[in-house]
Amino acid sequence: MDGAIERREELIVVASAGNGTASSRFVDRRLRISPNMEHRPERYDDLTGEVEAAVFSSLERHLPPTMLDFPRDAKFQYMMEVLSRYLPEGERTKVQKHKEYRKLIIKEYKPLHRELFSMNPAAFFLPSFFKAVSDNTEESIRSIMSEPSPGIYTFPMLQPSFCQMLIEEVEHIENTIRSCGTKIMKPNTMNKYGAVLDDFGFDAMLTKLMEDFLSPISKVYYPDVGGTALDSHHGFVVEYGNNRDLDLGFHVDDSEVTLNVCLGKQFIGGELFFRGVRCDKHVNSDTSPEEIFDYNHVPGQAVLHRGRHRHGARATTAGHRINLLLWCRSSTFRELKKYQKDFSSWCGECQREKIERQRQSIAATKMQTFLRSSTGSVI
Ligand SMILES: O=C(O)CCC(=O)C(=O)O
Ligand SMILES: [Fe+2]
Repeated sequence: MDGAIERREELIVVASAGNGTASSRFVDRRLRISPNMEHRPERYDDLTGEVEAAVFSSLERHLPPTMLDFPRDAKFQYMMEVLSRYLPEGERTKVQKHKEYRKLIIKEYKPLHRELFSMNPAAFFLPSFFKAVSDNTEESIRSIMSEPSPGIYTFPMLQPSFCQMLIEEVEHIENTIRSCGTKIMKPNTMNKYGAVLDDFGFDAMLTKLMEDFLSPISKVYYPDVGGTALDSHHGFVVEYGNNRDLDLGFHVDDSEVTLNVCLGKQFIGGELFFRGVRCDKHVNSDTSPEEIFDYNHVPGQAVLHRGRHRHGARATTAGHRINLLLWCRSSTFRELKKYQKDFSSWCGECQREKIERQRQSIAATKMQTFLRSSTGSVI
């Protein structure tokens, strides 16, 4: 069917780390050999990128004493500069390029709809969604959800006016970057068209979206993949149609929980196809018939699924489709996962193997019991 699965990774994101001016303010920029154990480092687990959050918290104790009380963004920026010297050449270039890109955005980009940048639930969300999440009970959340296939939830979410404004903002972003004679950075390694919203100042709004609106839902539906401990995100839009991407290959997301909402415009095609949840080891294993599910995008309607739920998007054969994606991650879940081998609570293949082991063990016990009763001897 869809060929080998590709694990998607977004381009390195240092977007939430400030504007890169911090380091020039320091006179003594040398790290200290001995850590200052009295200093309580900040938490960095909400920041996404190549380097683990714990590295920043440890390194912070080695900062020059004058820097210890600097704002977190300034410390992060400085540490990122230090660490980038140790990255392989390719990574260093990526970090540098991204820094320049961010500087350009800060200089040239003037938002069209400023009201999009701070969370305004009544203006962004449909009343049914807003109420269900504000009531914050399992019952209220379940009342607006459909589960057309196990682990995939769909629900009406966004106001048409919000979708329209966000589409206009994305067009404005594209025009701004184009007029600077440069290109928008790809939202991830597979989609070529769209933009990383976090790069354009949406970081705080999307953090609120995740914390206040998606976490309550993920706690109910995805506790097994870190849904109770989401702590960072990658937010972007993808675009399909003429002169853009047509379809999207079979893949898993670099997320624990993915929110995918269609913003519009008008289009034909673009259906999502799902093929069961898999851990790293089983990502290319066969699909069983009950795992096959296709979903038609509807503007304003959200789909929520585990990042490890294998999926892709069929060709958008006419019109223009724009979707908002929020890949939500949990650093705790990722850390714990390193020490685990069995993911039968969410991986379809681990589950199948476990059931098979149990079946064999029951069959062996039955055989022993039978032999014991028919021979009268202890085996
Ligand atoms: O085009 C779509 O709706 C799917 C996008 C997607 O799966 C992704 O960006 O991870
Ligand atoms: Fe995806």
